[in-house]
Amino acid sequence: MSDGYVWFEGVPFPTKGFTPEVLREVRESFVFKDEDVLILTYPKSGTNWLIEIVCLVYSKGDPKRIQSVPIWERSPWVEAECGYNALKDKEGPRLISTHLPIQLIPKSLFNSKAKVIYLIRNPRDVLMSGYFFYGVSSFAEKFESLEEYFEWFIKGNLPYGSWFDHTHGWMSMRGKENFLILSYEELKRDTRSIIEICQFLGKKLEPEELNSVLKNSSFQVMKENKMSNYSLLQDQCLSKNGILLRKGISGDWKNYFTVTQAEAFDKIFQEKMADLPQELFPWE
Ligand SMILES: Nc1ncnc2c1ncn2[C@@H]1O[C@H](COP(=O)(O)OS(=O)(=O)O)[C@@H](OP(=O)(O)O)[C@H]1O
Repeated sequence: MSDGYVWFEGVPFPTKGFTPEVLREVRESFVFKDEDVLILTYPKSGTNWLIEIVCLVYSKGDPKRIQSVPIWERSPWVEAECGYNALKDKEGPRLISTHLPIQLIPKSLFNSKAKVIYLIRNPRDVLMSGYFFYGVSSFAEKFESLEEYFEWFIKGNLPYGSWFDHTHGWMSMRGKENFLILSYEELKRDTRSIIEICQFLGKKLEPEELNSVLKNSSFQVMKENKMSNYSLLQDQCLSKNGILLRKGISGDWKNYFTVTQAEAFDKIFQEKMADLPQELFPWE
């Protein structure tokens, strides 16, 4: 186990804002309500994009709230100390985010009807997104090169541990009525995923409202919205050049992986994920 993380039950967490005590309390004591909505992802999978979309679906495309309340307050991270404190006594339905692996999620989730939206992204793009993000963050262990970081990704020596374990764990929930699985790639491709989100949340939007959701959750609009682009937290968690909204595209990994890395990744992916249906991974 490396010193560059906070560890809880064998899973590494960022060194800022997380403690084993709070992580234990969250798992044992946080109570999900039936009317909560949980945004669930492995880091760098498009979490903030999904939060923005869900906020806009609830406001029927009206951007007032996304322009006035920071995204981390609209959907706090339950496992982070400040998120837990903000959420635990909050009245009414809550929008909640998490990157927790299934074994660390509050136990109450499994006895509630809270709606869970799980967003998956091609792990090769997750890897590259994390490479650029963690490389300039002040809360994750520093790596020397893409080669080293690639090894760490495969081993799970990164915040929240292994993508492969995380995905396996949560995919065991597929088919449950309150569990919607979406992919970053399909979300980029067309509007069908947004319609699925509306249906899942029981919200009916007019075409112009749907257009407004699309427009206001676009990469460009989010990048310019200081309530969504994390520029307000720049000093706390990123260096001068650190950005959350980097490129926002699918397949960027092809610009960075060597042929050897691409082949090695394919092999590992096939070995580790062979037991799951391939339609769960809708990227080429
Ligand atoms: N609106 C929109 N459209 C498309 N893509 C978007 C959007 N918003 C965020 N992103 C991209 O999501 C990546 C960051 O993922 P997360 O939000 O999960 O990051 S974090 O784990 O919460 O830090 C990161 O991906 P990369 O650009 O590949 O690094 C963001 O650019």
